Amino acid sequence: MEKKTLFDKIWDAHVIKSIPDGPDVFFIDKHFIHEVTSPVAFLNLEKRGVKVMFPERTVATPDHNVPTIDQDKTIKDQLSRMQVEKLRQNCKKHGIELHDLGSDHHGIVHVIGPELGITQPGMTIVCGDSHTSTHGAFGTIAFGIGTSEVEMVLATQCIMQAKPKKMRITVDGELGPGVSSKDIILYIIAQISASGGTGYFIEYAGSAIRSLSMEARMTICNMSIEMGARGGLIAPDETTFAYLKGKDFAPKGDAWDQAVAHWKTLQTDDGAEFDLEYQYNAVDIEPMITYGTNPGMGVKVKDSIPTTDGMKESVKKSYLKSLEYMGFKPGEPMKGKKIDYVFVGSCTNGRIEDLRTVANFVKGKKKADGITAWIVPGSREVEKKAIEEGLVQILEEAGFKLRQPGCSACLAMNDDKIPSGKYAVSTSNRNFEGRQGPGSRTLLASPLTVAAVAITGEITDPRDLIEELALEK
Ligand SMILES: CC(C)[C@H](C(=O)O)[C@@H](O)C(=O)O
Ligand code: SF4
Repeated sequence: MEKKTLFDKIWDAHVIKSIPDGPDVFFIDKHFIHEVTSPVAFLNLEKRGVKVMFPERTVATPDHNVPTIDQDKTIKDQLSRMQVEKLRQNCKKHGIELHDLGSDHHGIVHVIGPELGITQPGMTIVCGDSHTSTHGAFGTIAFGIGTSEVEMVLATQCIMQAKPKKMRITVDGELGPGVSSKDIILYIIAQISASGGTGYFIEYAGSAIRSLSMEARMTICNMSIEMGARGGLIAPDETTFAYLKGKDFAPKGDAWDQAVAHWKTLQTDDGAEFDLEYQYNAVDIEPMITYGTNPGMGVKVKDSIPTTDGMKESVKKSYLKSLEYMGFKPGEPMKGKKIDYVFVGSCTNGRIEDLRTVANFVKGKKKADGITAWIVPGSREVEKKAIEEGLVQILEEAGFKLRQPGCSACLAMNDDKIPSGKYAVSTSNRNFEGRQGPGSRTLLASPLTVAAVAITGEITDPRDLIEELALEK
């Protein structure tokens, strides 16, 4: 029998028609929409007099533009207000479920999908948003699409897709203390570069990946896109089933048992072939941080910024330009650099486990004087749990400001912007020029590293503080 990868199995089950030498017509199980990339798609449907084919397969939430304070009031910014308003009108008109601002299930689209159990193994999922790859953590083929494809999916529940190449990244071994899944993915991107995954769909495998919680797996799949890949996925297992059991939209009773029996078949067959494979050892991975303007420019927190020794002239120019934007020089150590802001949030690391990590670390301590510390839960559910578990109180006592759910300073399409020239250590996924506000400087790191930076006010290896604290005891 033909050996298939997990990706092949899901892909093949969703191809409606193969066009010789062309793309496949590919069926989409779930379509998430948000306020930024859907308005034009709906407008075009209307112009063509076309209806949404399966409104029940579409789920909407406003997340990018929304303010993160006073969400019960009218949105002040005109463009944001109009986009959110349009989303409401479009959902109402076409019978699409909307998790609106202020409702119990509101949040970042890639946080609420899994948390409600809408995201399930074996599905195909798209959204007009590149970080749709997050849902791959459940063993789904999930990827971002453009606005014209959003229109296509609304109208037909299908898109035309050429099958990407397949890559497997295996990480074996046990992670050291203070090392998290964010460090794994920052490490991988630093190894293979921000374009190393271009043209591929990645399966993550190995004992280090298997040992991760669903939330940690989502962080990894989320950032697949930051190495140019179409998406990333992880085979479902007992951790996946336990996470989904009892969730609002997960199957119940007999349907649950049948679903799990099917989900268990969603594994790459032994001997199935990939176009490219990488293997890493968990013991080589340590807390990571970026120093440049793409997510591949990352080093271990304890290390220095790479020098230009041996660098090709063509590469050197853009490398130095990137460092200049950041106000850094080649060869400087990362540790000890002064930081102005910390941001805990986004679809990469704005889930409850991330807030728990930060709260545990800062408990009984105070943030450094020069630091502005923002915590933005990824969803209302995360916010609610954080309050119930007492995390919010701990964080506020440490001097953090809690804001309401949304994309917030991850991309500054809203009021949450890092001022020009200021440094932010952020749990989000992108560090491009101006990403967190015009002139802002972003350093990507794990929630634990961000917590350590909040306390010291400078770049800090969280393990140094853990050691210090252990000594004090
Ligand atoms: C606004 C949206 C289209 C964009 C994306 O596709 O990823 C955003 O979510 C981002 O993270 O940059
Ligand atoms: S949190 Fe950031 S990365 Fe995620 S969808 Fe929003 S803007 Fe994009």
